[in-house]
Amino acid sequence: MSDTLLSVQDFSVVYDVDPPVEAVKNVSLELHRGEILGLAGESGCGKTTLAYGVQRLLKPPAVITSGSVLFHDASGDDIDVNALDAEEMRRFRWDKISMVFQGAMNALNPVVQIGKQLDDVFQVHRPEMSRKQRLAEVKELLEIVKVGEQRMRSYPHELSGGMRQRVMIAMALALRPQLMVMDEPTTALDVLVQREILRQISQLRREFGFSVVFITHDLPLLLEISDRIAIMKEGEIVELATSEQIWTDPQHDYTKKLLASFPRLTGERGVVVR
Ligand SMILES: Nc1ncnc2c1ncn2[C@@H]1O[C@H](COP(=O)(O)OP(=O)(O)OP(=O)(O)O)[C@@H](O)[C@H]1O
Repeated sequence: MSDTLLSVQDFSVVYDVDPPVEAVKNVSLELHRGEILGLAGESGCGKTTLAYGVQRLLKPPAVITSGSVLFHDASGDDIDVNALDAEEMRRFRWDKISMVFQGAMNALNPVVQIGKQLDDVFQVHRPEMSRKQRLAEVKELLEIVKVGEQRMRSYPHELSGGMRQRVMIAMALALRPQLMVMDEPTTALDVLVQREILRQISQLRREFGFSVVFITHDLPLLLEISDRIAIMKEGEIVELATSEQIWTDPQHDYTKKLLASFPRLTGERGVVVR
């Protein structure tokens, strides 16, 4: 099995408005299997467009103007993401990739118990599973994300924000994806809860071996959780290196500027959650 999970080559996205916005410009990168890759850069630099674009989740006026995306499946197959038709793409997204986005916890259905919402994921995507198997999986998932199976019959409003976000992570884990894309997944949570969830994500990927693309403008947080960090500026990746290198020996002026813009980085480095 190759060490690379995803190869992105010369990927560009333009928003076809007047005047056109070149949101992602000729980005190439390789995502390693099992790594957490942080995507950093200030608001509007193109992080979300890049992450959604490689999954072909963008809608008009977004246009992918160049590039290829290859997914090196655990089975050994190489999947050319651009060549998939709509149905194949839908299945690919559910089976191989999952997403946790900012405020995802508010996407839970307020009138359905959380155990049932998890159960629905299996019912739809794993119709061959028996009711008993589904129940066992739901309980296990709730344990894995430390919500606890006893909460299975809770409604979303009966849980804290942190717990609801964990339920969303359980949902993202359900089909055992090889890649999890997290777009500001903990931004709405207080710092302690955020740290606890990040620690868990880090442990889970070690246990299950999936890769994570973690998007945030919070560089200090990325330095703690990521194996490598890509720094984006105006649609381009200006630097991609290990967290250690970014922290101790940043090369690009923009990376230095970003690091300097976080005052808490001027002291000792925080507790590393990895
Ligand atoms: N639907 C759209 N139409 C036109 N321009 C857009 C659209 N969506 C995004 N853009 C522009 O594309 C650029 C990249 O936006 P994107 O949301 O990818 O950045 P980002 O780094 O994820 O920002 P944030 O951290 O604020 O989410 C920005 O200049 C933005 O204004």
